[in-house]
Amino acid sequence: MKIEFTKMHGLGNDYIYVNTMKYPLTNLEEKSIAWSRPHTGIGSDGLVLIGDSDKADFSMRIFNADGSEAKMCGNASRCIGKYLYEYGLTTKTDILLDTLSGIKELHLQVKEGKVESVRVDMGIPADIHWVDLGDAYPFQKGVAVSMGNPHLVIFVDKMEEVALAEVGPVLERHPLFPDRVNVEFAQVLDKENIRMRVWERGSGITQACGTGACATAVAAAFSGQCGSHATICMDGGDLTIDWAGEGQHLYMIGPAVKVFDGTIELKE
Ligand SMILES: N[C@@H](CCC[C@H](N)C(=O)O)C(=O)O
Repeated sequence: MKIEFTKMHGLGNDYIYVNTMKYPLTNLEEKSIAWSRPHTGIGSDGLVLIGDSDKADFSMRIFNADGSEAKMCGNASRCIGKYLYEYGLTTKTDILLDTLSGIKELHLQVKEGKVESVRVDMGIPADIHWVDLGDAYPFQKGVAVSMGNPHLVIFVDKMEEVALAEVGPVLERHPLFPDRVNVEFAQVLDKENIRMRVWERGSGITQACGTGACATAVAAAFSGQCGSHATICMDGGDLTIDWAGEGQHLYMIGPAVKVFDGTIELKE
């Protein structure tokens, strides 16, 4: 059987998207691992499933490249908005998306039939607190933030001094985070601009992380370094974040891009 998929990216954070209303899939962990591999698979940061929902307009499930399932993905939520609209699954520009971390509201900005950017109500950031990582670790302090999935934001003075590929996997498995954690290194450039690089749980270094950008803006505001509006500058590009403070909803705005459509043969 042949499965149709679409490769999409949000600022270089690339996933394989499958409409499971048309192609119900099984063995999802296995598929995410095999299809994400760059040389022998399609190559991606993971697999995203678009489905129906009895609580919202549509649903999203996200699997990292190591097969682990996450509860939320910021970049994929924007890409799903584009997919749904441009493949004619909806004519709505306000879409409710059911995720494992609750229902998120997408607002599509459409120009000449194409979705140019998507604003996502990412819900209320939770569990924001300083963490002491301990002397045995290359960085001693960070801010933990839940955006539905777990994040650890570490502020640094010079991004170029962070050996991300070395410290990322060590911090991802810090004992304070039994479910592992996404690790963001953040350099505050000024009150509204933050440079950020990410080591994603289950996928490693990626070009951008939507929930990671949200967590970074939250950690910067929480620690008094930024205000309610921030641009997060990642390797793959910029995301705009608006957050009025604790207990408030956070909004993320950014692009979504289709790379190509393809088919893959199922061997099971
Ligand atoms: N790239 C994503 C987050 C994907 C899931 C993450 N690696 C996790 O395991 O929590 C984003 O754009 O938010």
